[in-house]
Amino acid sequence: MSEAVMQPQKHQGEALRAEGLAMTYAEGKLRTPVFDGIDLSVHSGETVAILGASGAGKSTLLHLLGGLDTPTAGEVFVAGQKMSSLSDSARGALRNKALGFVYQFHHLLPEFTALENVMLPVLLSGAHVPDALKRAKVLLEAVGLGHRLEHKPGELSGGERQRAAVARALVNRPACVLGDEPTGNLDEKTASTVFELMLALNHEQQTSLVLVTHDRRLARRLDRVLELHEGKLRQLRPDEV
Ligand SMILES: Nc1ncnc2c1ncn2[C@@H]1O[C@H](COP(=O)(O)OP(=O)(O)OP(=O)(O)O)[C@@H](O)[C@H]1O
Repeated sequence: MSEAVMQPQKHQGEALRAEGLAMTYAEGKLRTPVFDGIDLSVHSGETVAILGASGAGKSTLLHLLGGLDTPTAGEVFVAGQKMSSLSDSARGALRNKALGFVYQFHHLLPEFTALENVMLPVLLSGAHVPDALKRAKVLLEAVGLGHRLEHKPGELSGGERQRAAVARALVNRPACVLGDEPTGNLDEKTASTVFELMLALNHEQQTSLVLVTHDRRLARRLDRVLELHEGKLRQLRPDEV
């Protein structure tokens, strides 16, 4: 186990932990081993970047951390709970409450307004409509979309859609946001605005962030930078980023 990557912080809570994580895709006779024996600990409020060449397994790792796929071996703990020990519905509920997801493409529901999209995770957590409404409005205002509450995704600009996705990811005050190239589809200036906003809101809420990115300039802004290379996760020194 790599001490550098685990970085135990006993005095602070742990948002996310992976132990001995392995993934091999198997389809028919085709087996694609991606990584084996990955350990990672992300403490509360910490921001971590994951770099790596195309095909290194970054999205695969993020999917496993988010409980969207099942590892071939190893365990993922989200807010202290072992994902594999939960039923499908309990895992879904934990994901909704404790994790936020932002992808390269916004994945907002096209039929719903920005406000409804951001309200949805709050409603799914069992909150009543007035509470969800209030919380979603606060978040949409925080991302600068207070004037676009009733717009559907198709009526928003690319940057606005990603800001709505950021609001949706943070609305339940999750322990950790998982971002897969969340600004990868935006022009440089818009990407920078969305990234800064995401970082500021994460800091404000003390939400951890695990960000997969190709952009070393963005990675440098985070607390730690890890690189996935040939199936291993290694922490980079500042002069290597
Ligand atoms: N469903 C699947 N079945 C088989 N192999 C897969 C599957 N999904 C991904 N792979 C393979 O696993 C490897 C890791 O893929 P992954 O998408 O995690 O890489 P990545 O580092 O996120 O790449 P990129 O930066 O290009 O998005 C790749 O070689 C890919 O071809």
